[in-house]
Amino acid sequence: MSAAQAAANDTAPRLALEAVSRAFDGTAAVREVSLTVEAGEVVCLLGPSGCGKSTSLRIAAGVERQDAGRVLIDGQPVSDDRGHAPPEGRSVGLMFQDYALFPHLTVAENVAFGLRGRRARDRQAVVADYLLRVGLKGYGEKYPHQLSGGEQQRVALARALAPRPRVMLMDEPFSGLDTRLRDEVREETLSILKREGTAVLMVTHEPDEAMRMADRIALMREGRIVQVGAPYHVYNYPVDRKAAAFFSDLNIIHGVVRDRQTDTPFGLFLTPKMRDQADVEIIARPQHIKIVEDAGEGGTRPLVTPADGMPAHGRVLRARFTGAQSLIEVTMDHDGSVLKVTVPYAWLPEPGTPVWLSLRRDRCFLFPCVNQRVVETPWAAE
Ligand SMILES: Nc1ncnc2c1ncn2[C@@H]1O[C@H](COP(=O)(O)OP(=O)(O)OP(=O)(O)O)[C@@H](O)[C@H]1O
Repeated sequence: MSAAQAAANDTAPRLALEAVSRAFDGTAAVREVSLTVEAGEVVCLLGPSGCGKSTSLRIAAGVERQDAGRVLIDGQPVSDDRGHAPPEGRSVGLMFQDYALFPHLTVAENVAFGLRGRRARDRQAVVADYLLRVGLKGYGEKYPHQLSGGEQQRVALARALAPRPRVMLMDEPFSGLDTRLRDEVREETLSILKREGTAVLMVTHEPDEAMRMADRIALMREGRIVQVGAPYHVYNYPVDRKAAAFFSDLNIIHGVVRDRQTDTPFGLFLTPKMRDQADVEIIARPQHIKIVEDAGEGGTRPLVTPADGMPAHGRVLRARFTGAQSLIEVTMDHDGSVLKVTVPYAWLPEPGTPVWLSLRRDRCFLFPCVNQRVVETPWAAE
């Protein structure tokens, strides 16, 4: 390797996909996907079923070959139109749903699998070290069927990490575990990966999982990456309604632009960049709508403030307690639409209870109306 190449390696991302595309039978599965993952970083590819997440990951792994674009590890092409290194020639660790442990091999033999070619004594030392790191010291002679699901997952992690891969590629690695165990194994895995400083690209279709695990989330739709950013950023600054809808239920309030403003039952919104007469969607997540009971005659109506705009009146349709929060559905007086509100405590007002709702304006998203049509069930993610 030349000095210039070595210098490039120091600054290059651990993994880079450059304008990678792949079609199956003439149908595009991945379209010009570009993405980087740095050492010590966890990037989650998130998106609905069939959007091309797994295909992108398999291309990064070398299990699949792209039709166009390049894959680079440490700045060096491992797949482009001139050549294609197989997975074992890329220094990648794989944890895929279908990469189960070998049932006829012991735990130690499973972990040693990726260390073939090394001296037996080295291999034993590395296996013992990685079983210790994943909290399975003393499990080496057991067989996979003697372990719990979580323990098996940790063996799979040790097997993937033992060869010290530059990049770890994980496809829904926790999906086989039940919910409680999944949380535990996920946290453990994350702390081990962070300690190792591996670059991690992980596929998931669960927003919660991506929010918990990722340093950056790459949101995919129909083969493309539509948004990349820190979880906070992607959640709070979605590029469009579908991106917003991926993370929670949504409430959509419609308005029409007049004189650079949009008038709604919740007050005026400034919409300086939208053309006159344009239909606008004002989108609020359920936790970003404030709700107070209307105390009736003599009670006080919530104040109109710059932060919350104007309160609008409605009646409780139903309320449910879901553990960490209460979900209250409210039928609005002005148009009969139903808005969903959550509060982080137990509150179950009777159906028919009069309430005032106001929007946390700093948390609302404004977008031009999708296809210029009214959405009947705005919370249903399309
Ligand atoms: N080997 C293949 N042959 C034909 N079509 C394929 C193949 N692999 C993937 N596809 C198609 O490519 C598209 C993207 O699939 P991919 O598995 O990458 O999506 P995904 O986002 O990972 O979905 P899921 O979350 O359901 O696994 C889908 O329409 C899928 O049917």
